[in-house]
This record gives sequence, C-alpha cells and structure tokens, in this order.
Amino acid sequence: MSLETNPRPLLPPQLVQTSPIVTMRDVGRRYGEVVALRHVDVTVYPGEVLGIVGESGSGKSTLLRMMNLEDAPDTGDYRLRLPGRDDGNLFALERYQQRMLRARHIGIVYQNPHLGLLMKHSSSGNVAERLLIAGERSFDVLRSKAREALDASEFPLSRMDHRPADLSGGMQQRVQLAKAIALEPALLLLDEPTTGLDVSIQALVLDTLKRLQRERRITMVLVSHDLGVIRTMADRVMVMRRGSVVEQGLADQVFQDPQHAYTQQLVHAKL
Ligand SMILES: Nc1ncnc2c1ncn2[C@@H]1O[C@H](COP(=O)(O)OP(=O)(O)OP(=O)(O)O)[C@@H](O)[C@H]1O
Repeated sequence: MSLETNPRPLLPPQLVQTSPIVTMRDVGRRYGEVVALRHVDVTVYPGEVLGIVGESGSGKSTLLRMMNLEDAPDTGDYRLRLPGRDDGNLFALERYQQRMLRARHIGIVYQNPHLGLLMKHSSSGNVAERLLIAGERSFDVLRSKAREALDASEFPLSRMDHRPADLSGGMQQRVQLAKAIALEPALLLLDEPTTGLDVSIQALVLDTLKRLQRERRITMVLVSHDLGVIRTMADRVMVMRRGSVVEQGLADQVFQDPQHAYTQQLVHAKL
C-alpha cells in the first residue's frame, strides 16, 4: 500500500485546519549494519495522542529518543512549534541548547523508571529537580509545584517524601509522569509507560493519562507494542516495521480496516 494513494482521511476533522506542533522529515538512523529508522516522517497536531505501534525492533524507541533529542539521527529535520520562538531544525542545535529545550518543553516517561528517575532521591525531589533545571529556586515554590504535579498524576501525597526505590512500579510511573508534566510541556513522550505493570495497575495509569489529556489537552506521542493500549489512548496511529512507517491514519480506521498486510497481521493477532 502506498501512503500517498491512501484514500482515507489522515486527520480528524477538528485538526484539518490546525498547524502541526511537531514536524519531522526524512529521519534516518543506522547502528552499524542495522537500519533503525529509514526516511521517517512524523507530524503531530496540538492536543492529540499519536500512537506508534510495531513489533520489537521496528524503531519505535529510537524515533522517540530522536523526538526527545537524546540521540542524533544521520539525516532528518525536526521542528517543534513553540509560542514566540523559532528554533529551526532542532537536530542542528548545539547539545546544550537541545538539553535546555528538552528540559523546558518536552516531557518523557520511560518504560524503565531507572532511566527517568533518581531512585534514591525523594519522589518530590525528583519532580523538583525538573523545576530547578528550568530556573525555579524558591524552596516553597518547588515544593508546592512538585506537590501539584504529583497530585495531578494521582500519586498519593502522603508518600511524596518516599524514594521511588521503595515504591511499586505503578507509583514509580506516576512519579515519572509528575516530573514530565511539572513544566506543562509542549510535548509529552510516553515510551511503553505501562508495559510490565499488572493489568489492573496498567488500566489505572492509562486512566490517569486519559484524564490529563482530556483536562489539559497535552499533546502526546505514545509508543507501545500493545495494540490494546494504543487503541485505548490514541487519536491517530502510525504503524512501524523495520524502521519504516507502513501505515498511518485515524485510530478507529486503522484498527477496523487495516490496509497493510503487516497491520492486518498485528490486528488479527490481537483479536
Ligand atoms: N544504541 C543502539 N545500538 C545498536 N543498535 C541499536 C541501538 N538502539 C537501537 N538499536 C537497534 O535498532 C533497531 C530498532 O530498535 P528500537 O529499540 O528503536 O525498536 P523498538 O521498536 O523500540 O523495539 P522494542 O519494542 O523492543 O524496544 C533494533 O534492531 C535495535 O537493535
């Protein structure tokens, strides 16, 4: 199937007139002989949840690392539309500028909490650290903003001084989420945020994400190999295979009427 000839609408009607917040073009990345991403284009619209699905090794996490400016591609152009500024191609910025932009405007929740949290600092300290990077210095403000972000992430405030190392997996993900949303990021990246949690805990964390998305209209990019998670959360879906995007469209349409043989396989395997 060619994406160009796909007759289905790619956007929900309310987004047709909207400018994208994220535009990535021709992103490519090799690791030695392995082509992790080939000519990948991504467009994300404000307030939507873009789900990225594909089997292990299809390039999902690599793409998210590029969006988070953690890793540099071999080719590609990445624009993030932020009010009152034009940073051009973010891949071309100095590392320091990339770090500052990421700290201020992009939040991320990793599957592995060790990547996102200092496990031996308090939970509130983890969130405050994010605010410190953005220049906040008042102890009272740090504490109250950390409290607010933890509360919004439905983390029990009675445990805000506990260390993530002493918390359950679900609670650790809520601390990561609080840290990610504390600065009201333009873009929230979620890399398998509920993989490995018990099914009941997974459902609760997804409920929190849905509520946050509904109430704050946070733009989210959610990577998962789990079609159920993507189905629950995503407005639009991108299907990846071997470093390429093989299909994309509105979530309902992709799931109900998959066009690419690989997507058909994924959907039918899930049913
Ligand atoms: N730092 C790295 N060094 C070497 N190879 C890498 C590196 N990162 C990714 N790869 C390779 O690139 C390909 C894409 O990996 P990636 O982790 O992005 O896939 P994925 O779809 O997220 O898979 P998973 O769900 O298993 O994480 C894989 O073949 C992987 O082995």
